[in-house]
Amino acid sequence: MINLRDILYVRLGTRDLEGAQKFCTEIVGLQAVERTADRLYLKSSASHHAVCYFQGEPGDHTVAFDIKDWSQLGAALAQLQSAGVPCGQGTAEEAADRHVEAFIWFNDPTGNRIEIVARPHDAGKRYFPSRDAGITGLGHVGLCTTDPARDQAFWLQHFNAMVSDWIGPCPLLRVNPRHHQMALFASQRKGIQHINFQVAEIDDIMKSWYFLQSQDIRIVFGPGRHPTSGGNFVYFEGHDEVIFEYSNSDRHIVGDLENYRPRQFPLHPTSFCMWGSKPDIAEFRD
Ligand SMILES: O=C(O)c1cccc(O)c1O
Ligand SMILES: [Fe+2]
Repeated sequence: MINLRDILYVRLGTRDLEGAQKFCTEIVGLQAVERTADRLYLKSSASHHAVCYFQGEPGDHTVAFDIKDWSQLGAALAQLQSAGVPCGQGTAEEAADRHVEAFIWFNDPTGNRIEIVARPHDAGKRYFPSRDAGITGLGHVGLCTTDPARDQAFWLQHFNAMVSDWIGPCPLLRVNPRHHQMALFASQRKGIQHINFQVAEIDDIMKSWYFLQSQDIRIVFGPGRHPTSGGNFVYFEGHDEVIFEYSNSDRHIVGDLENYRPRQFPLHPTSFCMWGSKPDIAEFRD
């Protein structure tokens, strides 16, 4: 069993680092912390970065989690290797590029690249954005899966992942008390389906909704409220067509875990929004 602590960062390929920087700082409200010829690092909390864009293929996506006990990184690699999962150890150079002490990588059954990190670097500085979107940190990713049941079984077998709720066949998975750090959405492709940043309160959602409209940003869902996590949300289309979500889903699953049962919601718009907003997002349609 590999014990993960939380989602840590995402890595996204792009052919336009300049455009990514402009969108993420001026619209999303992330803080650019480092920029080289082929890298852009953006942060949303005290952690060194939440997003790294690299010069490469759009659609080349990685999601990283940090491991609870960093001394178990070698054991985690051994477990994945013996299970025949495509995996490997990151080099010192690759670890430096990620601002972590060490990491391993593997592919989930859909082919999504996942990294497991030991001792990620703290920035030593506060997050200080140029646009106040109310962001409190990276919340979760929606990850595409070509077979939700298969990939759910994979995550439950090898990791401390637990199902918080299902929408149709798609599980919302947690590795800590926060309702979910990852959601698997059925798709024909692999990659990140959306990137969620948590914001402090509903006012931040509504202020952003007006702001995004004033900037002619395409709103793809919301404002609304998820019956699953209880979060208020708004989704919009970003650089390279990657979807971003702001939400304030503060539901924690604590207490009598033995008797907790994930709730099954039908694959229907009302399961995504209890206010009646309809998603313009392929993976959220029934
Ligand atoms: O927060 C949620 O519960 C949620 C539900 C469906 C889809 C999402 O992206 C979510 O974040
Ligand atoms: Fe989400």
